[in-house]
Amino acid sequence: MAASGQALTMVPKTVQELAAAVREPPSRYVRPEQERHASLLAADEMQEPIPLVDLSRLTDADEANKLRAALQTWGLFLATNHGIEDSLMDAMMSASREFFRQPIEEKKKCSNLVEGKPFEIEGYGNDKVVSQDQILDWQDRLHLRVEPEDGRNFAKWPTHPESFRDVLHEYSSRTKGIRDVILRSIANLLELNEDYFVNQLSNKATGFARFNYYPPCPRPDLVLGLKSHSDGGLLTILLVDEDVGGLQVQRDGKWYNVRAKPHTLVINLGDCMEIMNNGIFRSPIHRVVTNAEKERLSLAMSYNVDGEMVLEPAPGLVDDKRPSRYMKLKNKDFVAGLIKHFLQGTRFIETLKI
Ligand SMILES: O=C(O)CCC(=O)C(=O)O
Ligand SMILES: [Fe+2]
Repeated sequence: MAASGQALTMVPKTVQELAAAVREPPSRYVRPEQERHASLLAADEMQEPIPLVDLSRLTDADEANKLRAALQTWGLFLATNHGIEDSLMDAMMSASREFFRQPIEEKKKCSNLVEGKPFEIEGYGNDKVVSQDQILDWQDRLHLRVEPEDGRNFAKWPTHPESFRDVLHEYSSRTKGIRDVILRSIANLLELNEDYFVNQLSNKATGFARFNYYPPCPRPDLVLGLKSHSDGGLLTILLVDEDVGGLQVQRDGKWYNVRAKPHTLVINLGDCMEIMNNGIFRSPIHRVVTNAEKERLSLAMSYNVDGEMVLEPAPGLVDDKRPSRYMKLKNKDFVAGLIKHFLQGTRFIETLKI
């Protein structure tokens, strides 16, 4: 009895239910004093905007240089002319919104937490709770594997709205194409064989769609929608809410708001890419602040190599002057370490630096 009682207290409600019920966020959501010292909401004034890169012109030296500058300064950029029609982006956003607007009971049909079964990485819910002092994020999410296609677990894919599966299938086939365009440009910038990164992707390479839903929060000064982190994989292609901001990126210890223009994508590098390019382009630290009045939605498509692959810098980027800056390890061990650290609010990649 005691054990199951304890297990229950480890399992939070959805944040959507909490947001409807409380005026003050429970203490498990409140960030520590030292993190709130400089208000969570106060962002620094940007000297220059985050670059907008035209993906259809990356073979032009000017545009490629803009991409290089963006990766060197921010690790992140906005992408336009990416080839996804506005109508498909809008359809993806409205299908996500419709999913989250359903009653909790409907959404729980896709739950990542089925009674009596271990926590699953895929499905609807929140992070796994591993300790009572873990600080929780003000968000619910739906996390689905989209790549490899034969690894999709349709038991977790919503059936409402009816269009959801087809729209996600179409949207993810397009973001996969964008992944490859960007990987080739980065390889060119680093003077590697253009296909170097694309060739690291076996038919088991993974892609996940993470639909983030941030309910309004009564105390945005105390709580984060998504804690400070860097993404684990090669790169992330992010579609953000047009109406509600919240994403912030860190540069030289300061936080800056990332505002995307309508129908642009926000693209950022992940830790595996940082390792594979030997630290020349870093994966940016970012977080999401909450909003007192409005809900917010985003969709992060994150792409990675397969679990058995050994992560190490490209041989062309290692020499006597620039030896490897990271310890070698298998991607599946990296992912395990990343999740453990993420839940505690730390970064695994920091422990791998030589
Ligand atoms: O909601 C956002 O804008 C960012 C989401 C994010 O960083 C993530 O899902 O890893
Ligand atoms: Fe992220």
